[in-house]
Amino acid sequence: MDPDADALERSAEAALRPGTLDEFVGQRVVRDQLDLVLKAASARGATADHVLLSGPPGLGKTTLAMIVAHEMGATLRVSSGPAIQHAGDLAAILSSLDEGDVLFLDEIHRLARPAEEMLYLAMEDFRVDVVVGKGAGATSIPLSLPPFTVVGATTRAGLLPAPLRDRFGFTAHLDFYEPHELRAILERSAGKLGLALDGDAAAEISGRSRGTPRIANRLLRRVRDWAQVHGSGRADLAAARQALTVYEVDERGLDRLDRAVLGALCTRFGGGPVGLSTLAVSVGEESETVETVAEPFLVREGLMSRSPRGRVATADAWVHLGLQPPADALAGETTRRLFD
Ligand SMILES: Nc1ncnc2c1ncn2[C@@H]1O[C@H](COP(=O)(O)OP(=O)(O)OP(=O)(O)O)[C@@H](O)[C@H]1O
Repeated sequence: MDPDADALERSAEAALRPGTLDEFVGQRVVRDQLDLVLKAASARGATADHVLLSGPPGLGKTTLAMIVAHEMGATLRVSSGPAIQHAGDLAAILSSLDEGDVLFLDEIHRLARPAEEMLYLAMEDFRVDVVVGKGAGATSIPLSLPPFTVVGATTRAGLLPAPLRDRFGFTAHLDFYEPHELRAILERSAGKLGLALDGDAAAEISGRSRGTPRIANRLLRRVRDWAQVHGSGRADLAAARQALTVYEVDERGLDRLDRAVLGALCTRFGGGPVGLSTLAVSVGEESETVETVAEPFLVREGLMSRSPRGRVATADAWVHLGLQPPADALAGETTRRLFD
């Protein structure tokens, strides 16, 4: 996405973000647990424990970080793994924190190793060792920090080294949302946008949103565009269907990238198994994008499976693409169903 379009998309998203835990729809277990962590810390007059949130993009990790700061009456400071290239960058952020601040570190699995090590110490002892000078004359000056809360977010919890993971007092994994939860999110968003949204249109959009609030809200805005330009301004079922066809989101919620991945898997690699990087190159995408954006959804939809030798298209994937599944895909499916 070009930077201007990206900024516009982000500001449209920000307008729809829930501001409190009560407004946050779904993820009931995580919400209840986090509520307890925050209320207990407030009752003790302490800063909250460090929080680690993992899960696919667009499920609400940034939103929850903002909510943690809001519920604690704290200032939110935002940075990310890729933005912190050197330990010095992190030292500058940490040494400017005030007591009780919430430091949101997005993509925390992408922190450079020296910064990661500095973060362990800061999270555990509220201290950083600032190294002054170079070589034999270098000295390390300990600098104590006021208590603060780190909220780390990652799409790939498995990449976090255990010592860093262990520093988080509360860890939670966000899962894809159920259709009725997405409908509730869409209804709330439509209210905020001043858009009349019919129940069957909300159901249609939620069914194509891949279990992801960010996608649901994005599709809702596209349906609003269609309704304003071609329809009556009301987001009814016809507007939803027409708009989603224009934006190439099919009835199961697969978008162009998903179909490209499945298409390559079936037509170029005979249904697999094929390695992630080969598959990603064949659709002109980064491996990480295929792995964190397309794959979790395709696996969850039963369209792709992962084997030790690589990614495999299920018989359902062939059928979805309008192709004849090969005999071994059908046999694999029968075996899988027998053992499921
Ligand atoms: N539980 C929810 N209830 C209502 N809206 C939600 C919820 N979760 C997410 N959203 C909406 O989805 C959008 C995306 O959420 P958010 O930016 O928090 O996702 P994320 O997990 O941080 O994604 P990324 O990893 O890509 O940064 C937000 O603008 C928000 O409006």
